[in-house]
Amino acid sequence: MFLNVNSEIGKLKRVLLHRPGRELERITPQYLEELLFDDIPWLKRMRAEHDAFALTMANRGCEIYYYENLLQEVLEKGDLKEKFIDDVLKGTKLVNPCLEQAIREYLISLPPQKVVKVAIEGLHKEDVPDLKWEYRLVDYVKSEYPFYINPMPNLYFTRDPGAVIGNGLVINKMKTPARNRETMFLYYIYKYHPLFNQSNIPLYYNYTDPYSIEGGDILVLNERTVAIGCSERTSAWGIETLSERLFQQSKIEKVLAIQIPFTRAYMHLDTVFTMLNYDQFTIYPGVKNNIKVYLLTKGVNSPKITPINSLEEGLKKVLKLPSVELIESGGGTEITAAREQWNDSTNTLAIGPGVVITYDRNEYTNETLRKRGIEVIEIEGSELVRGRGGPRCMSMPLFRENL
Ligand SMILES: NC(=O)NCCC[C@H](N)C(=O)O
Repeated sequence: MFLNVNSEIGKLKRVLLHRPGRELERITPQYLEELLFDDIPWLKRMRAEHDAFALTMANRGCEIYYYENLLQEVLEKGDLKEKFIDDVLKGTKLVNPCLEQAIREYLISLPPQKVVKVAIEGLHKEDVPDLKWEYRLVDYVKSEYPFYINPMPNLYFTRDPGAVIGNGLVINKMKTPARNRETMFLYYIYKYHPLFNQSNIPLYYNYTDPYSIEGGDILVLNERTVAIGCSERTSAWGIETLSERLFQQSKIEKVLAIQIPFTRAYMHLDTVFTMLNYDQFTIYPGVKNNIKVYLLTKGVNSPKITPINSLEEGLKKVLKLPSVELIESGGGTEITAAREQWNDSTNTLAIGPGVVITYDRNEYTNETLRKRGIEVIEIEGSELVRGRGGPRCMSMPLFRENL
């Protein structure tokens, strides 16, 4: 089996990453919001930080896969380059078909490796100053927009476009257009890369589905249970649709829907809540009293929905534990907790039971976790954090050892 994820905390053996590239250098203050960024990272240091993150996992016995390499391998084999180019172009804002055709021809002239680079880094008008096409009114009116193809600065948050549940895959429908191409990439890898397409992997959700759902909201609690955040990004219908399919097609019997406030600072469940150990979790105290929990189980025509009194009660129930420990991030002060949450203190990545990777900047939270017996491996993230995501957001586990 190439994919196997039956928990949040089993020893991490395979992970999908993306090493930040030139796409990050294409963010300018004007387009921050559209590209879902709050600041502009310094790429050189960001890459060094990301390499150190990858090395931390590799040193603990985890194989690292990169989006860019897998996609290149897909395009190098088979006859997929033109189809891929068409799919990239479908998601752009190009409205003049003559311009689209000129760009299509330009991309077709490139080797597969370069096509993948352009698909990730975007196509800036300055990249192709000699491009010629028949100008229409729209080209004059929209002339100030700098990109023919937008860059994908969020690709290094590999958690969000997909999730492995058991031996199957979920390819998400992203909430915003800024991240749609990421899921298309994952679909190509799933459908055409030999590591994926030779083992009959079930696909429980696809990016062509209508309701948004993002991977930062999906937590595999155990072999039979998934927690899904209902958030700014993940819709109630998305949760219900995925739950129904999981009940029918996988070993999953319970979905714990966890509703968090719909705001930018906590765009996904994993920005405020992650699993650390068999019975230990970390939570941002600022949302603790603002969470609603529902248990979804198999129903007659649609999932049965049971409201649950508290997160703690829900976790105990689905994990069949007498007690669970919810460790508050931020070391006990409101201001520290809020500051560190903004810098992803709660976005821990477990690489084994009770062993997590976190950013070193979140000193109070890290200290608290250590006091509760967690092994905390710190990485630097001064540049990585500027995209609003931490170690969990930056990783898509493909294979974890079963507990
Ligand atoms: N799981 C996560 O919380 N991912 C972080 C995504 C950050 C990215 N800039 C976004 O807004 O989508």
